Amino acid sequence: MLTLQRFRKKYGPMLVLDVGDLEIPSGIFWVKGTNGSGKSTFLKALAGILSFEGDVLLGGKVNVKKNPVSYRKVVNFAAAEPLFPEFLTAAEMIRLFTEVKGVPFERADWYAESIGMAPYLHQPIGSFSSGMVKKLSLILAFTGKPRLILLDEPLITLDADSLDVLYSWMVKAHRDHKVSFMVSSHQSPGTSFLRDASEILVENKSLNLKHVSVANG
Ligand SMILES: Nc1ncnc2c1ncn2[C@@H]1O[C@H](COP(=O)(O)OP(=O)(O)OP(=O)(O)O)[C@@H](O)[C@H]1O
Repeated sequence: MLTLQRFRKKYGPMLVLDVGDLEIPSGIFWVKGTNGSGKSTFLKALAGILSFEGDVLLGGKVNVKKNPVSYRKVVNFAAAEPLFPEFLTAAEMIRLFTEVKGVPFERADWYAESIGMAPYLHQPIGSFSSGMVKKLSLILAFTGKPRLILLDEPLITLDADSLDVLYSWMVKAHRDHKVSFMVSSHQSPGTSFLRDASEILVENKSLNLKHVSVANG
């Protein structure tokens, strides 16, 4: 699904990731690692919003640097601490996003209804609680026709019911549309929905891929 070539990331002189060449197959990946290991850096680089050395290709063809528009149409990202213009309503933000991506708005309505955001769609984002901002970022991440969804710490600030909704969206998108996921979190999913999840451990500036079996319940 993703090909990393000579992938390295430095902040000034500080080398944070030195991955080299790596093939990451399709699937659902839990991105793990200690504080400061580079999980957010990795996801932001894959999202095309952070510069890095080397190349990243989706499906062996679409290069984040050489084909940025095509790449971003199919790779969606939700930040750990999303920031949106406070004066826009959630509906206006979704409209902006769908117009830029060239995808229909209607599907976003379904996601909003599903996660309990429908009553707030026409309120300004500045009036939202942190959980509501998080839900908006997740709705945007699932909107369109993504092939890869990158979720940075999606579990924080979500209540238990919303977590189950998010897990069900992931399972459905993966099953019905073969969408792959990379999800950074310090928690394990704790659900049998995601028993096929694998793990990417960010450690010693490198990435270690392994399959994990998720406990039932
Ligand atoms: N904008 C930046 N400028 C300089 N250094 C940065 C910047 N962003 C991150 N870093 C550094 O890069 C390293 C990796 O940070 P990153 O945020 O990717 O870690 P993380 O694994 O997501 O951490 P956490 O689990 O605490 O969220 C850390 O040493 C951090 O201090």
